[in-house]
Amino acid sequence: MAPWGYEKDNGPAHWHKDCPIANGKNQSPIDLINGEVKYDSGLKPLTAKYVPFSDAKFLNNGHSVQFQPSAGNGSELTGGPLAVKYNFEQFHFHWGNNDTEGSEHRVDGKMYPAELHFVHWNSTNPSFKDAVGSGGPNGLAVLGFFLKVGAENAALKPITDLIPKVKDAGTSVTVPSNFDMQAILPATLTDYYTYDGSLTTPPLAECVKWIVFKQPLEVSAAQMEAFRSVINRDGKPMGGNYRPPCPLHDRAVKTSFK
Ligand SMILES: NS(=O)(=O)c1cccc(F)c1F
Ligand SMILES: [Zn+2]
Repeated sequence: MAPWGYEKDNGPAHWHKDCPIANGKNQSPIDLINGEVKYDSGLKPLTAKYVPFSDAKFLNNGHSVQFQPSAGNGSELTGGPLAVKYNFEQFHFHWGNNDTEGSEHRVDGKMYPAELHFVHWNSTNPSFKDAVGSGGPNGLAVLGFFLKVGAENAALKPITDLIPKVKDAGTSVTVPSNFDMQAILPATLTDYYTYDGSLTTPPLAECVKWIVFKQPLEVSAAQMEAFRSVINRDGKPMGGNYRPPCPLHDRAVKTSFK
């Protein structure tokens, strides 16, 4: 099989051949159906403490554009449904070719134009890779933020301004050390959905505590167009790099809000 992607010949319907867990019972993303979620008053806000990275890259890996530090620097996530501290690993995006599609998670069937994932790994593991393979839903904690078109996102502008430099698959650029990742996050990380799931790309490991925020972030139309100019490994627009929703099976989706 050609390397996995999102085209007709290598897209989500093919992934099960290399990753049989694709048909597992804890797959992501899902459709977050408000009539079926359950409020949990024990779900407190998340706390993200992000320290500016001195040497991080912004890269086009052929299926997303990704902010990737060369090493950890003490940036971490705690609180909410998490029992321990999680180390920041990377953030990346999923988006569509028009404003009616692009997000991975959906809310009552509605897709947003894009979705931003902050990936963290359980610090009781020696590395990110070990956390992915650690078995069970506590290996990774991924924060999901929906993006909708509106005002320019000043915190994301240093990143979206770099997109033209990573237009082609396999290219990367150094991110200025004064990039303030913390500024991307809302001041308080309170209202979210949380459930046990998987990576949404191969290897699709069922190792993720998903935390998807109810309130979308805004980006400008120009910032959305920047994403839509990115090219994938086949020289086609990367837009559409989202997996459709997977069956919930007997999982519960909890909310920190009523
Ligand atoms: N789309 S995703 O957030 O599930 C994801 C994708 C690749 C590697 C990861 F660690 C990861 F979390
Ligand atoms: Zn993702």
